[in-house]
Amino acid sequence: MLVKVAAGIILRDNKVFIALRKSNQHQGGLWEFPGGKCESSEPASIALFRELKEECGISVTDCALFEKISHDYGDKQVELFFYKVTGFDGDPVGKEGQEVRWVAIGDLLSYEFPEANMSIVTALMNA
Ligand SMILES: Nc1nc2c([nH]c(=O)n2[C@@H]2O[C@H](COP(=O)(O)OP(=O)(O)OP(=O)(O)O)[C@@H](O)[C@H]2O)c(=O)[nH]1
Ligand SMILES: [Mg+2]
Repeated sequence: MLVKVAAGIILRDNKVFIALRKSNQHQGGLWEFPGGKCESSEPASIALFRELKEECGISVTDCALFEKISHDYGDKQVELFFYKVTGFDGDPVGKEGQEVRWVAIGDLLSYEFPEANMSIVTALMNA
């Protein structure tokens, strides 16, 4: 099963907004950059806007593709489009009851992310 996913690295004042995946979700209990699956033939950028509105209540006004990562979890193959989100209207919250946090980029390694995120976390810290 191959799924295309759009995720937003929401940035403000050198901090990034992360969310905790619920225990019943794939890769549950790990932190993530909010986002979700693209609907059939939906471009990743459109999925990003839709998911960040649904999950965090923000309207993206400025974003750029940061990296595209393909990863095989064994039970699931994902193609992740990570976007840097530097402009948005509204204040992000956990609209689906998920735990959320603004964390300093330098502190990202204190949080456990899914394996597919490792190179992204490293790249952000070294940027
Ligand atoms: N949103 C998000 N998903 C990620 C990240 N890293 C990563 O491996 N994934 C994987 O990408 C897939 C995307 O899933 P999702 O669960 O957010 O999708 P969704 O919001 O449409 O979910 P739903 O099916 O629960 O409604 C999951 O298999 C998840 O494990 C990440 O940083 N953010
Ligand atoms: Mg999601």
